[in-house]
Amino acid sequence: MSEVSTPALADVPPLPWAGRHDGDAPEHRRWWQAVRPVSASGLAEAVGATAGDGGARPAILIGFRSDEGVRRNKGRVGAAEAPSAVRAALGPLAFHLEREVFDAGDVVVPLGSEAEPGDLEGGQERCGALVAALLDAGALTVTLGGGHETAFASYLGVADSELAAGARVGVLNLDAHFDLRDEERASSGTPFLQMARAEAAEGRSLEYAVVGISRPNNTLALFRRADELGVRYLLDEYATRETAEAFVEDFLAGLDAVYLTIDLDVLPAAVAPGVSAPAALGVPLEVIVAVVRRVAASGKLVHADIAELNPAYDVDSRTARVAARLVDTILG
Ligand SMILES: N=CN[C@@H](CCC(=O)O)C(=O)O
Ligand SMILES: [Mn+2]
Ligand SMILES: [Mn+2]
Repeated sequence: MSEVSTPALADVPPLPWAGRHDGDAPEHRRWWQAVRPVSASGLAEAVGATAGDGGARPAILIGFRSDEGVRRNKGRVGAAEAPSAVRAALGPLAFHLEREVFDAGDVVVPLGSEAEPGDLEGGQERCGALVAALLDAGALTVTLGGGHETAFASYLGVADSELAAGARVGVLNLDAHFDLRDEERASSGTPFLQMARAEAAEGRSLEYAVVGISRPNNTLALFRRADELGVRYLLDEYATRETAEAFVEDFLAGLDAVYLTIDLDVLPAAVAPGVSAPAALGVPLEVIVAVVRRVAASGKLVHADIAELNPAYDVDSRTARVAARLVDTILG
């Protein structure tokens, strides 16, 4: 287990959590009482003390406050507010997990403009360095996005960590979109092509699978690129619990480790209205939960993220509640 290096710090330290208080005894415990906000200086020590003690790996939440990628992709911005919305939805939930959970705070990407783009790339590198350091310290890391540009930050972290060395690592995306756009600048629509190119530069090919692809929301050019890259995908209209679980099992069978990324627009718009691009059809939440549970139970999950929540378009925190439920499932 290595030390968390000094450069791997969040930009903003974690705030205290809040929620309903039924008492201080263990049977009353909710997320807000269980999560330990840890400032950068205490992170290495806190994770090191709980990792490797024979129990489940400690989990660390990292916020990635970014919608610069969404802006560049012509979407509706607001996802930078998502990490605090997910924490607010998680706080009151009953805590049944058998692992320690820490909050490391947020990496912040400034929102720019066409004339002066924000430094998304710098934020992705800072977040990636933080994820890599925490993975190497023995944690299960979960990044709360952010637009889906969060995924490239996650990739940088996983690819730079010790556990990627020599291992067959795959990326499982739950998403209505391939996000394989070929653009001059990185955005929320480009992360998986960026990953494919980074892997190719290392003489490897990206193991990438997507559950929930919407045919009308991806052009023929994107389907062709997916085919060229050997991407496996399951269309939203065929994603039942049975087909999705079989698809995921098959993908996991060829891997040593998996990074799971959830773009909330994979869900029906009624379930997840608070996203940049709501889905007309979407994959039922029950199916997504079943898939997440499978991945979590596989023992191969090394890192996860949840992206594209936009609180400005949410209805009664519906999407934030779904995101919170999925984080609970990932760690459960
Ligand atoms: N993050 C990706 N978003 C989708 C947006 C599609 C749309 O706006 O309709 C994409 O680029 O394909
Ligand atoms: Mn996406
Ligand atoms: Mn999407």
